[in-house]
Amino acid sequence: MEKEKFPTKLKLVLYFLQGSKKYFFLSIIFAILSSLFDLINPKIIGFTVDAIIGDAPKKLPAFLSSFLSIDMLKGNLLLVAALVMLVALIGAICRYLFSLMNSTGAETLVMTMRNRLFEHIEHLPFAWYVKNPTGDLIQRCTNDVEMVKNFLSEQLTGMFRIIVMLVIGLTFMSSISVKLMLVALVFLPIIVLYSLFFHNKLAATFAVADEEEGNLSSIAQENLTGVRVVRAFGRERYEKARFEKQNDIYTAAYMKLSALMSAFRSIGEGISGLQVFVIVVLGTLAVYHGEMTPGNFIAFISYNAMLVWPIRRLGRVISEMSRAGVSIDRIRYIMNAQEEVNIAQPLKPDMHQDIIFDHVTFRYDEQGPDIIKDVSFAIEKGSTIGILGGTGSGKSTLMYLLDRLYPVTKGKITIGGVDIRDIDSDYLRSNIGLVLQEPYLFSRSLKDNIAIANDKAQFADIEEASRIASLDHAINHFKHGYDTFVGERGVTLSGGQKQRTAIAQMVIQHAPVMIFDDSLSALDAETDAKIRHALKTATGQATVILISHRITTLMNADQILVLNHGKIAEVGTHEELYKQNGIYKKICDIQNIGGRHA
Ligand SMILES: Nc1ncnc2c1ncn2[C@@H]1O[C@H](COP(=O)(O)OP(=O)(O)OP(=O)(O)O)[C@@H](O)[C@H]1O
Repeated sequence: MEKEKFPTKLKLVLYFLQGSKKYFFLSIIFAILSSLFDLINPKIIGFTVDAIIGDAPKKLPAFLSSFLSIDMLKGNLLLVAALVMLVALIGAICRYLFSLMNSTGAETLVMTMRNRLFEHIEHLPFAWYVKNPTGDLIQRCTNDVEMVKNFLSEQLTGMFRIIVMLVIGLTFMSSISVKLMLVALVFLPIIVLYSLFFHNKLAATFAVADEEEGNLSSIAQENLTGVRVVRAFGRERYEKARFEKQNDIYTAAYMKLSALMSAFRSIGEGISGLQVFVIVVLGTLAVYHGEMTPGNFIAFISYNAMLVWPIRRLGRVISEMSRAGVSIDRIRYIMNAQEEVNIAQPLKPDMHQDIIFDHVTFRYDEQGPDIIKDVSFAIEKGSTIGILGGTGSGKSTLMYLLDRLYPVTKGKITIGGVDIRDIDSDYLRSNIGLVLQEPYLFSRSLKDNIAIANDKAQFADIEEASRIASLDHAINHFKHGYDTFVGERGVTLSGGQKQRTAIAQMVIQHAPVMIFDDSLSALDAETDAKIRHALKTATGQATVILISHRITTLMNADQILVLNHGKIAEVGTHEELYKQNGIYKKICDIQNIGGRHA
């Protein structure tokens, strides 16, 4: 097994943190500073109550006593108020800087994550995409990325702040009264455990609600995209009932979530209230018995109130940590997938050469059956070969192998004597034009879609390619001509128009090898013949591979290969095969084709 690039979560997080580390570091510094300043004010207020307003014999800190005295402050209480305001202001500025650094860090992080994920996904082998459902990948690249970002920016930096608050807060509290600090401390684990328990419950309920929301939007999406089927089969009432049922389940899940949240908040308030109550009672008694000054009592209560929120938050951080851990693993799965690799010094040979399939055997899964079984044939450069075969006989698979979308299991494919494994994969693919049966068009203009395989294409080239693909007529009928926007998944085009757009894409590529994988199927026989004729004149030297169920598409090829269950059953020209009285002849008879060329 190949070594994983990111064996641990930490390694992946550090990889993504490149570029945003400095912002998070600064945000932690500002978080610490803001906590410090927040914690100074209760001290000042406590001191003021005891020494300045009251009569407790206390001294000013050394750095202040050089230019201030308690008597001076007694006459100018406003100075103390100004100090309190100043400290609060500095605290607020630190909090602002914390927040700014934190959000800058988070946005930089999420941008790096998306870019690196996308770049990695772009370089993964074709087989990987087939194995992994698109919806799941999108979920990983959006929701999981967001989850990790939120955890790192909101929870993790928050945790540093909480720890600082706890350490400094408890130190200050113990300097006032160790006994009372211990009483406050007893409640802390109770609050943390309680909040952890609830957050875990909340997370589980939230996951259910999330899933139900996904189910609900799937039903809505299916009905919107499949509206024609729903109408044609009169399924409206059934679909409405199905939606309502799912909506009930979804609403119930969210109601449960709200009930849980309300319970969490009120019980939390209850426990914190109880803690404050105990502290107030014990503190009052201590002041009454002269064990504590009123100023210290006020400071203590302020510290206690300040600590309750971070402690409750700690439970959330711990529970979110496990959820973020799951998300990091889901992203790690993608980042650990092996990218497609070329050999050390890949070759870029002339591609206008003979193509040879030499004892090629292939299976998709290691444990699965052989789909291509010991197939050998040669395609002379510049010739046209037709491949005929029943559904699932392996025609498309053969072409995927030639394009190196999958590696052959046994045997080899050579172009001009060079094994395709030794050829640079980008070079190989850019020299093999492949038109698929169901082409995929991007949500861009027709012009941009046609020019997709050739950045340097001029408008005249686009027009010429459209003419060869018999698309020009249709385009001229569109209001916006070549600027017509191809809607989501190309819905504004008919099946035949889409196929012709894909053919135009390939023509503009000027590839020395052209493959038409059942890509003339949505065209009527006349257009099919017209396009093939135009292609022949335009492409001249190119080697052409035609895959089709329609004999008329293939019959003029220099060589026809009949594939049956992954094996070559018959090879020859139309006349030769017709005479053989085999599978080819049978198909000709079904399609009412005679033994002569069209
Ligand atoms: N990604 C895959 N994983 C596993 N098996 C696959 C995969 N793709 C195709 N197959 C199987 O390989 C066999 C050949 O498929 P292929 O698409 O090459 O046939 P085809 O001759 O082009 O069929 P059609 O004329 O219907 O397009 C089929 O049995 C199919 O189920």
